[in-house]
Amino acid sequence: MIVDVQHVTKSYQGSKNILRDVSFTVEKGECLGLVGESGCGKSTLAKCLLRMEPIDSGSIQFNGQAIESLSERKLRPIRRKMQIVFQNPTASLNPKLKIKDSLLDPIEQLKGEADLNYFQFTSKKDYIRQLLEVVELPASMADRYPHQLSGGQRQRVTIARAISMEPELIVLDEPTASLDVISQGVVLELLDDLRRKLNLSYLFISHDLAAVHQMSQRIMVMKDGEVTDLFDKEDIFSDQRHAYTKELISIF
Ligand SMILES: Nc1ncnc2c1ncn2[C@@H]1O[C@H](COP(=O)(O)OP(=O)(O)OP(=O)(O)O)[C@@H](O)[C@H]1O
Repeated sequence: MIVDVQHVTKSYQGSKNILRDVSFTVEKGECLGLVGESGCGKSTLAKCLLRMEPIDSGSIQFNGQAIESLSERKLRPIRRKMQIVFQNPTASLNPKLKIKDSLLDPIEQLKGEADLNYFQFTSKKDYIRQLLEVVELPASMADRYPHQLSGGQRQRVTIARAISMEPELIVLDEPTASLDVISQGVVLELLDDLRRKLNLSYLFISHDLAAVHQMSQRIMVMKDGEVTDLFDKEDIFSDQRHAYTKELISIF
């Protein structure tokens, strides 16, 4: 088990509870899909998981270590192991930086503390070539700026950057929502491939139940800040599904 979330409650200042007694796990190498209507708390959950937002009560363990009250200093090595890929790759990349500089940013911030196994390289150039190769982009992209890439290519760059520190968990928050249907399929296949190759764990958030079904081994459904259903993907059409899950399936 890589992530263990137990009884998490979260509200924003002055708001009602956005997350209500949320519990689930993410297993090593697994993609856990997360679906639910707009505003049900999916992104809030992602932010709490990555300690970008504090929680009110409950616990979140990453590799057996409780992270909800760790100091920033103790959290640092853990942060490196958890990455997030957002919906909009244009907003995630600095327009003034060449692709190679965006890709080097995480490792340079660590100032030699990176502990990499999969990527073995002798120079920055070699590292960038490998990062681009793993997301199936030509090495020539390194010297381009984000605006000189297509949306799908830009999202591959943000994925390359997310895996550059060899994380164990990646939260994918609607990673293909801004892409056309063909690029969506290609990027999802790439992500699935990377999960197997690097033994990554994903929390894959999407409105697209078909994409979640394609990518995930288990699926979690949220409604109004609560987990209403959590099941193996083979059981999606089982009679035991929650009425709300059935409703989501019926509109697909
Ligand atoms: N920083 C914030 N301060 C106050 N309220 C917030 C904040 N961020 C989110 N919310 C509220 O929390 C609720 C859940 O939002 P969240 O973004 O987690 O939902 P979501 O399920 O990810 O939605 P979507 O699918 O539309 O992205 C919403 O009612 C939203 O208005």
